[in-house]
Amino acid sequence: WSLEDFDVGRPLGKGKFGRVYLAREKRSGYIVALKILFKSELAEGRIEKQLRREIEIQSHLRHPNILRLYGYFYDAKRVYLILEYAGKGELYKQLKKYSRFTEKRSAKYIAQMTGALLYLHKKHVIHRDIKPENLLLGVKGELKIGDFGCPLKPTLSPSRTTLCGTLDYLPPEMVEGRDHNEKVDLWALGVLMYEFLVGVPPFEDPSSNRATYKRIAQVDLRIPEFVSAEAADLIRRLLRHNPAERLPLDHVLRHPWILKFNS
Ligand SMILES: CC(C)CCNC(=O)Cn1cc(-c2ccc3c(-c4nc5ccccc5[nH]4)n[nH]c3c2)cn1
Repeated sequence: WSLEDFDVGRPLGKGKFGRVYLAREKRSGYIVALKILFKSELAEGRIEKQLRREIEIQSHLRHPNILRLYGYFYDAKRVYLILEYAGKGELYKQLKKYSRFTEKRSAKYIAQMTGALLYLHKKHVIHRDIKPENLLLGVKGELKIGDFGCPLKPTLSPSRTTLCGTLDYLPPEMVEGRDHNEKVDLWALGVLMYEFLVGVPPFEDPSSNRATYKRIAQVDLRIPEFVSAEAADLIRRLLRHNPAERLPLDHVLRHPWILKFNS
């Protein structure tokens, strides 16, 4: 592939590094999202080898709820990623617009997210960076994990959003700098579910990061009255301090709250 193969259209948004454009492959007319990264940026971020690894992982993934990476190419100054175009854009913009989702809509998204995580875990890929900002919506409104994994271990840098993963989605074991495994994605699924239903993440403490860390480590969870008992039950089964006690993904798919809206 080369840039000449594409008609490049409007910017779609800014990814972590680089910008994404609507583009059409000239021969087929196929619409894609073309992400353009500057090698200079990558070099200073020392992430070119992470990028290569992410590209390696993502190019082998095929799942309806994981955004496809169709291919990539580069020229003297830039790297180009040919990504699937998600027809309904960024999920977090919907969340901001509606401030919170209905239980029906949340249950559909959580079921789709669970399916994608089951697929990833079977391939021994830990996502590590689940949050609304990384989720896109396909043309039929289906959820698509848009960003890939978190190449670097989330450094607990003081800023709200570490280089990888926002603070809000970190599980206790990561906040406490202990070892972690794929069960970090179960915790993040619980945080995501809470944020869909309530509109804000469960342990957010606008006063300081330290306060947020504390709330995470103590699992200081308060679920508002308007959240149904079944939904609250699933949230509590995922947001467990002990990773081994978190509800496994196949059990999430069989939870009454999920079955109620995904029959
Ligand atoms: C392989 C590895 C390096 C990671 C690959 N993933 C990324 O680079 C993460 N990423 C995905 C995007 C992205 C952003 C927006 C879109 C869109 C999209 N569709 C839209 C519809 C309406 C309004 C905005 C839209 N953005 N489709 N596909 C996208 C893909 C940006 N960064």
